[in-house]
Parts: sequence; structure tokens; C-alpha cells
Amino acid sequence: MAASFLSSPFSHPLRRFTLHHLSNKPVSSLFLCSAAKMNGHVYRVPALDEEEMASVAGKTFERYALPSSAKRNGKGTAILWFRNDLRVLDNDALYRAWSSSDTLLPVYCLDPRLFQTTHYFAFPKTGALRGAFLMECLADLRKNLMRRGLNLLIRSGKPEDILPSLAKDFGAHTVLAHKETCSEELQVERLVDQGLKGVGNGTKLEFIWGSTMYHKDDLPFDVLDLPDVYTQFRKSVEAKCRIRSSTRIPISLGPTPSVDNWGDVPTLSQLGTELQEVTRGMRFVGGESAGVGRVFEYFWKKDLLKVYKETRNGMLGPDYSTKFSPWLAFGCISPRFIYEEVQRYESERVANNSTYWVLFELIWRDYFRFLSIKCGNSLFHLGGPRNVQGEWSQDKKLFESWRDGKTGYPIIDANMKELSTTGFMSNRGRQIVCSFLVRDMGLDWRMGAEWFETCLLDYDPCSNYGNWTYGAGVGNDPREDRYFSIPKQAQNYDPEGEYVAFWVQQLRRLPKEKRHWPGRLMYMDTVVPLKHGHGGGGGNAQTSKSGGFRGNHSGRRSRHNGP
Ligand SMILES: Cc1cc2nc3c(=O)[nH]c(=O)nc-3n(C[C@H](O)[C@H](O)[C@H](O)COP(=O)(O)OP(=O)(O)OC[C@H]3O[C@@H](n4cnc5c(N)ncnc54)[C@H](O)[C@@H]3O)c2cc1C
Ligand SMILES: Nc1ncnc2c1ncn2[C@@H]1O[C@H](COP(=O)(O)OP(=O)(O)OP(=O)(O)O)[C@@H](O)[C@H]1O
Repeated sequence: MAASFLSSPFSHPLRRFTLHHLSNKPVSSLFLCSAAKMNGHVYRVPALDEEEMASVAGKTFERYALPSSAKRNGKGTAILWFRNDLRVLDNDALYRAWSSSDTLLPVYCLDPRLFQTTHYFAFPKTGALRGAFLMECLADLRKNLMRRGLNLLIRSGKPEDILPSLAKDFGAHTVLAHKETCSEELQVERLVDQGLKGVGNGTKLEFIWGSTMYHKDDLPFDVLDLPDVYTQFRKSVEAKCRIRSSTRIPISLGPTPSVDNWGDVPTLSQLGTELQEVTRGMRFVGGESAGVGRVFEYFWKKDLLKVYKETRNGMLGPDYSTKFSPWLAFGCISPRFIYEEVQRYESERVANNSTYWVLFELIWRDYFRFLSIKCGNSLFHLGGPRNVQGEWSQDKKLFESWRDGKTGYPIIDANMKELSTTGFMSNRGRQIVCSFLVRDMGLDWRMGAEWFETCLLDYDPCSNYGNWTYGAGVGNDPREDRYFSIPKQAQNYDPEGEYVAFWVQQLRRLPKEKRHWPGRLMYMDTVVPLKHGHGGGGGNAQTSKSGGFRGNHSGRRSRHNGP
């Protein structure tokens, strides 16, 4: 690991990871979102109440259930190791574990490594909001498994310690899990394998592919020959592959072996994290029921799928885009399930460019996941998959102004405040703040990527580092090299200044045309001048001593055909 000049974590309110800040709130209290707040500035996503969410989930489970005549023909005990697949619907590992056994033990290991620090810059590996989302996912998974005659064993510790010991105690013939692709997860897979071999009772470890819309085995090329250009990949899979139907799961999955203590869903304080309440913006509800509820809400209840392509570049509020990403990242919903719901919508309501475009975006998600196999660790390295050489700054002050939303550019500051307050930022916002960090501030892109890793509810190593390497111009496709002009982006995507005024309160009293360029007296100095475009409309643009990126690429303007 590279020595980090930032070996001590930056001071920031999100870094509340000490055991003496204990909060005793039970996980159930995390589900509460008062009506008063919803009417004010917090939007629950999905906006369904608990009753409607349970009813929608129940109906969806029935729609995607295997007929009750389906029989399992396995013997003995199988262990199902849940990872980033916290769902019942369309869960191939769950189906395999059920059908290959007569007793099934579902397990989740709360790996302490998830709550340590990021690789280079020692930020919290999992921020408080994502930690809370995960706990909600576990509570909901347990509930949904119990409805089917199972339960979820929750243990704190490393999978390589927990799983071999369970395999021994329960005499399991197989441990089944979904396959991951990045080196941290692959290392855990290797350790679990070694641990199981060490036990010596012949327990097999079986991995199943299940995170993408197109199955890895159905690709028309070896994954190591993945095209470097997204469009080639998309055209090739669209022409030559079929998306498999989602796997139907029986209504009853029991029995489980008898277990003395199934373990509680931990409180955040037990994870060494303090509860962070969402005080503004979107408050996402974790779990499969909420994920299925959001699909129902966005497609069927609000009928928004048919306008997705026109609205998807928005930044304010829950409905300009699907907001499926947090549930996809934890595997609470599968892309194949979304695909089937799109098809159903197209046959029952309307098929148009918008209904297709959600699939187009999900193909980007697939692409980055397959790319992580092809690129390996180069995805995380400074030079990226193309090993681009360049000089980058790691100026701490500049970085902190970006992180804390104090750059003097309202559109950057608003997006960064949204990220730390809610754990979410729009795709448009992510592209703008990424370009600003890399091109205008000249900072090492990994600082931004690791801060996203801390904060994002939908953090996924493949999509996060894949998009950052593209944004930094070090991705595998040399043509993806973009500069986002701040004035243009502000004008095109927030023309009335509503978004910036929502997140930067003092801008609210300014006339709309001034909100993006308030100047130092009404707002603050800008921390760096812009490389292209005007540098602050009255603000005092200072020159950064840390310098910009001086790599061997051109910094061309965005071509807007990327993700
Ligand atoms: C710098 C940067 C970092 C990002 N980090 C992540 C990340 O860690 N996790 C993550 O899920 N997405 C990441 N994205 C991609 C994208 O911004 C989010 O997926 C999207 O904003 C989520 O909102 P949504 O579900 O409403 O998206 P929608 O616009 O409704 O799209 C539907 C789905 O398509 C997929 N998708 C859309 N755009 C992309 C994309 N560019 N790359 C991969 N998948 C995409 C997502 O699964 C998304 O849920 C990142 C983008 C950038 C520019
Ligand atoms: N799931 C993941 N999330 C975040 N980062 C990941 C994940 N999986 C792998 N990585 C990153 O992959 C990289 C591992 O690469 P590598 O083994 O080359 O590291 P290293 O040799 O320690 O790197 P360097 O020599 O640059 O310090 C690390 O940056 C690690 O954090």
C-alpha cells in the first residue's frame, strides 16, 4: 500500500467513528421519518408508508414466486453466505442453496474491515448513513426470510473466521455465495476457501454470478476481451445476448437448522458509528421491501418511467431519476427484476425512448462491473487502466474546501453538501464535482473517489472507480476525457438556481440570476479560478499554488455521450 501523507484521517463531522459517541437508538427507529419532516425538506424514498410498502412487497413476491409444486431434491445442510445480495427475489445463490439441501442456514457476517478506513487517504470506509442503510437492509432481509420459514444468522467478525466454524458445527456440505470482482472481496473469498479447507470436513465453496443484468456466462466474448468502448460493448450484448428471466423463489424455504442465538441487527453505536439523521433532502429507506417499493412507486404509482430520459439529468428532488442505485448496490433489488418490470410496463403502459434508457444506464452498470474484472487493481491506481502519467496535487486545504462544500462555486458546494447530508448525489452532480476536482483544482482523483466511497449510499467499487477513472481521463477508453464547464452546467441544469438555493441557504434571498455567481460579499471567495469559462462573476478568484493536473491528455470538453 502506498504511504499516505494523510495517514491521520481528516477532521470532518462525518468522521464520528469513535466508540465513546454511543447512540442507543434501536435500528427500528431508523425507519421513522416524521410527517412534519416529509412536509418540510426531507423526502422519504420511497414515499410509501410501511403498510403500503409491505403490501407492494407481498404482491411482488407473489408475482415472482415459484409455484408451490416445486420441490427441492438436495440433502443435508447448505450455508448461504449473504454479501452484496441482500434480497430474496431473483437470488440465484438462495435458490441453489435451497434446492441443493434439505436444511438451509442463511448467514451475514458484519466484517469489521468494512468499518475501517479507505486505502490511500484513511477516510471512514463506510460512512454513518451507509452503515444505517445496511442495518435496515439486514432487518428487512431477516423479516423477508422469516416469512418463508427461514431466519438470518447475523455474526460480527470476518467471514473467513465465521464460515468455517459454522460449516463445522452444522456439518454443511456447501457454502454458497455471490461472486464479487474487486481485489478486497476476492481476497476474502480466498481466505474463506482456505478456512473451509482447513476444517477438513469437505465443505465446498460455490460462487454464483448474480450482480449484472447480462449474465457473465452469456457475454459474446471472454470478459478479458471486453471492448474498451462502452458503445461497442452495448451493441454487442444487445445484438447477441438475451437477458435471463429472474429466478423464481419458492414461497416456503424452510427449515433452518436449530440455532441458539440468531444475533441482533447491530445498532450503529455497536459498529462504532454515530447515527446521522438526514435533516434535508432525500432519506432513503434500506432493504428489499423499500427497493421493490421504489420500483413500484417510480414505474407504476407515479408513472415516471415514460419520461425518464427527459428528466434524468435533474438534480433536485426524488423523481427526476429512478434512485434505484442504493438498493442495487446492496443487492436488495436485481437489475433483471428491473428489466422484467420495464418489460411489463412497456406492454401494459407505453414503450418509448425513456423506458429503454433505464436499460441503457443499467448496461453502463454492467459494463463497469465487467471492466473491473478486466482491469483488476489498475482501476484503483493513480494512472488508471491506461497508466496515464501526470502530476497531481494532494493539497489538503483545497480538498477540504471541496469535501465541505466551501469552494465558492455554488453548484459544487450544493452538490457536496447534498452528498454529506444524504449520502446521495445526482449523476449530473457527480460528473460536475468530479471534473472540478480533477480539472479545475488539479487534485489527485483518488481523493474524490475515496470520499465518495465513504459517503455514497450506492457505493459500488466498480461503478465508483470506473466513473472516476473516466472523469479523470485515465479510464480504459482514451476518448472519454471531459471538462465540464461550470457556467454551462449551472445554466443548463439549474437555470433558476433552485438547486443551489435548496442546499446553500444564504443564496435563497438572491435574485435567481445571481445565485450561481453571488460574489464574495454575498457568499465567499472562490478557491481556484476555472480552467475554462468565467471564474466567479464578481467573486475574487484566487490562484491555487498547488497547481493543476499536468498529464498527457488534452482536457477536451465533454462530448456528453458518456455514462
Ligand atoms: C464520479 C462518479 C461516481 C459514481 N459512483 C457510483 C457508485 O459508487 N455507485 C453507483 O451505483 N453509481 C455510481 N455512479 C453512477 C451514477 O451517478 C449513479 O448510478 C446514479 O446517479 C444513481 O442514481 P439513479 O439510481 O437515480 O440513476 P438512474 O439515472 O435512474 O439510472 C438507473 C440505474 O442505472 C445505473 N447507472 C446510471 N448511470 C450509471 C453510471 N454512470 N455508471 C454505472 N451505472 C449507472 C445505476 O445502477 C442506476 O441506478 C457514479 C457516477 C460518477 C460520475
Ligand atoms: N472493494 C473495494 N473497494 C475499494 N477499493 C478496493 C476494493 N477492492 C480493491 N480495492 C483497491 O485495490 C487496490 C489494491 O491494489 P494493490 O494491491 O495494487 O494495492 P497496493 O499494492 O497496496 O497499491 P499501491 O502499490 O498503489 O499502494 C487498493 O487501492 C484497494 O483499496
